[in-house]
Amino acid sequence: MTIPKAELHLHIEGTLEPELAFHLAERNNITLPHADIDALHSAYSFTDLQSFLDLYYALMDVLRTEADFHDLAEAYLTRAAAQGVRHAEIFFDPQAHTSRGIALDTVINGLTAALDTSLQRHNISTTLILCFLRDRPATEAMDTLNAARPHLDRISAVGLDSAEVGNPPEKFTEVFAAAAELGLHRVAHAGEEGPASYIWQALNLLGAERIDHGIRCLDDPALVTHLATTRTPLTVCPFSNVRLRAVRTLAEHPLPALMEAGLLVTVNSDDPSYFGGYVHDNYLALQQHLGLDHEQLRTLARNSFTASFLPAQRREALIAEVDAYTF
Ligand code: HPA
Ligand SMILES: [Zn+2]
Repeated sequence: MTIPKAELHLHIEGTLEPELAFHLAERNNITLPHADIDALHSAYSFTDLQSFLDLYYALMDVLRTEADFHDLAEAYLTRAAAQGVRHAEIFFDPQAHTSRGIALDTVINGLTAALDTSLQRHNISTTLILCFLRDRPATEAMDTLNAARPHLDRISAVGLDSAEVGNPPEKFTEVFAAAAELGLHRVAHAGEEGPASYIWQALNLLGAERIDHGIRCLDDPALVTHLATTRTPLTVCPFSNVRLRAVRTLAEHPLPALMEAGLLVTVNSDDPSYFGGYVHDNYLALQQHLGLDHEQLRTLARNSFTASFLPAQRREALIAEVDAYTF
């Protein structure tokens, strides 16, 4: 059994494995531009965030029906259970689907059909985080939030993702304020490729309660101090950072520096199908390449529940399981 953990930075569309992509393409009578599974695998060589996003959005074309979104989420939950995940706060990108004519109801009904049985089938509690695409207009984000209103009982938070540089958080101040009014939590990708100033904006203008990635905070010592004293969590994704070349190698990953600075660091998989591993694979790689010991891994697992939006009772119960875990 692997150590219990929460996954807080996971794009459900980024769990689409090549095998499932081909299966869904066939089911929906779509011809993919890749000859076979191996050819698709070899397309998974990225130079930066945008080069990944191009393939990530293109491959989503195979997701058409409620059954497709159900099967996608069910496949993720099955893998996550084997990785020790006991709670998942799952990002989804409504605009990536509505912009190609897929109804929001189709997306949410399909995903929730899998999430509804997750606790019984996989022992994983779940919630959804609705992400706005930051490279699209702020007005479209507001329309997306309004369209999601009938589903807010299934959504715990809003997030902000897609191409970061040139799309600062300040663009989304109004829609995040509206989300706060609706009682939603707020998180945002910031400081993945973008500068530390974007992290300040996410905190001060969007009211972000967690920062997704956030590794560039190390460029600004005052920001590091602020994140540490406010116990603002970072959802760090080591495999993602290396594959998208934000960090050169795992051995050079700044995670130990972030932990030493007293930050509430969590480890996550981001888009595991594209980046070479699921969440526990990331933990194991930190052990292997950065020499993290068992107690450091336990701290990361504990942090994942501390940083979650779980109700206090389940959060505390899961933290007790982490503390009792024997490696
Ligand atoms: O790592 C990411 N960054 C920004 N947008 C994304 N959309 C999916 N994954 C990512
Ligand atoms: Zn991400």
